[in-house]
Order: sequence, then structure tokens, then C-alpha cells
Amino acid sequence: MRTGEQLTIALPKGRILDESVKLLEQAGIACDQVNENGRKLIFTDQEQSLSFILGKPMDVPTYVEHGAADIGIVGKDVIEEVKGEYYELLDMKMGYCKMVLAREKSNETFDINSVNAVATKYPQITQEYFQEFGRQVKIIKLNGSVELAPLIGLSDTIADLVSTGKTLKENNLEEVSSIMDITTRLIANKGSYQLKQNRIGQLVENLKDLV
Ligand SMILES: Nc1ncnc2c1ncn2[C@@H]1O[C@H](COP(=O)(O)OP(=O)(O)OP(=O)(O)O)[C@@H](O)[C@H]1O
Ligand SMILES: O=P(O)(O)OC[C@H]1O[C@H](OP(=O)(O)OP(=O)(O)O)[C@H](O)[C@@H]1O
Repeated sequence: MRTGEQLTIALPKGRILDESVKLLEQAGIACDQVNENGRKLIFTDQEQSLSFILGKPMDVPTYVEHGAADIGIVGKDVIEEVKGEYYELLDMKMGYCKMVLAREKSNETFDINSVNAVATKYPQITQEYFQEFGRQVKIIKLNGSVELAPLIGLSDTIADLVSTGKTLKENNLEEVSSIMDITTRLIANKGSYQLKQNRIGQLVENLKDLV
């Protein structure tokens, strides 16, 4: 039996997928066919009038903003980096980590005015952070393994995510400043939120009870 309003959900491949799927399942969205290990990127469940899109985390806001997905799940880091026209509906209280500034371990006191170049996957967040201090720094955009940058002379500082601190430690880096705390959020396309308010509203209520 079909369950009314068709809903398309954009899910981020990678480290927050499993926990996201688990929460959705608990909230009554059966995601059993979603499988990151194959090559399939869209999963449709006609019985539940549901579709799932599996995309890169940084692309989830784009799918949602343009209505290719009604709702999406994504980290606050991505929301702040890829700002757009969509609603942020709920803090799912998972995917805890933080964005920090880090440099090679040093005995010298950190001075933000001495930063020259920052390597990061998050140029927008980094630029805004330095703007708050009235500073303009060189920002070097990388796509991963950001911790390498100070070790190979690319930058003196990095802005990156930290959870256990293992990556910093194993690369002889230290946190010098905290930029923001991050959790995973549920976002919605503005039009879908109006048109499919029964289904989206019910899901948000169910999730609220769980987080
Ligand atoms: N070390 C971490 N600990 C906890 N959560 C993290 C950590 N790193 C990232 N996250 C959260 O998980 C989300 C997805 O991270 P993930 O590492 O899977 O993708 P990514 O590396 O940003 O994407 P891509 O595959 O495009 O490089 C991030 O946007 C962030 O919110
Ligand atoms: O504090 P930790 O627990 O060590 O986690 C931090 C690492 O996790 C993320 O990288 P990811 O594993 O996503 O790889 P990436 O460098 O390719 O982005 C982040 O960019 C750090 O490198």
C-alpha cells in the first residue's frame, strides 16, 4: 500500500550514513535497501513512496535547495560552507566533531595575527572566521588529508574537523583555536516543506522523540 506524499531523501555517503539510516529507521522510514557498498545511487521504495539519493556530503545541500531531494541529512560544517536556500529543521545530535585551527606543535604562544596561509576543505568557513578578527589570510583549498599541509610546507595552519584528535596527534599537530562545534542536521527544501508538511512534519516529530 502506498503511503501518500512521495518523499525523496538525500543521504551523505561516508561516516555519518550508518547512524543517519539507523535514526531514520527508528523514526519509521524503512531504509533497508540503502547500501553504500554497491554502485547504485538511487533507491526507490514504491510501497512507502520513498526515494533515497546517495551523494557526497558537500552536494546534499545542493540537491535539497534545487528540489532534487525534499529533505537531506548533512553536517553543520557543510551547511556553513555551502550556504543556500533551504530550511534547517533539526539537530540530530549525532556526528559530533568540531572545526579547529591547528598548526605544528610549538612552544610559542599562538597569535592569530601571525597566520599567513591556511589549508582547508572549508574555505568559506575559514575566510569568515578570519574576517571576525579583521584578518585576510591566504586560503589554500584541499580536498582531504589536510593535516599534510603544514608538514609539507604548504601552509602554516589548517582549519579542519577533529573528533578523537588522533589525526592531529599522529601528525605532530596541535589545536590552537576552536572554530565551531558540529553535529548532523536535517534540512528541507523550502517548497517541499510547505507542500509535504504532513509527511515531513511527522518525520521531524518522530526524530525529535529519538534525539
Ligand atoms: N572525524 C570526524 N568525526 C566525526 N564526524 C565527522 C568527522 N569528520 C567528518 N565528520 C562529519 O561527517 C560528515 C561527513 O564526513 P565524511 O568524512 O564522511 O565526508 P567527507 O570526507 O567530508 O566527504 P568526501 O567523501 O567528499 O571527502 C562531515 O561533514 C562531518 O559533519
Ligand atoms: O580527530 P580524528 O578522529 O582523527 O578525525 C579527524 C579527521 O577526520 C576527517 O578526515 P577524514 O577521515 O574524513 O578524511 P579526509 O582527510 O579525506 O577528509 C578530518 O578531516 C580529519 O582529518
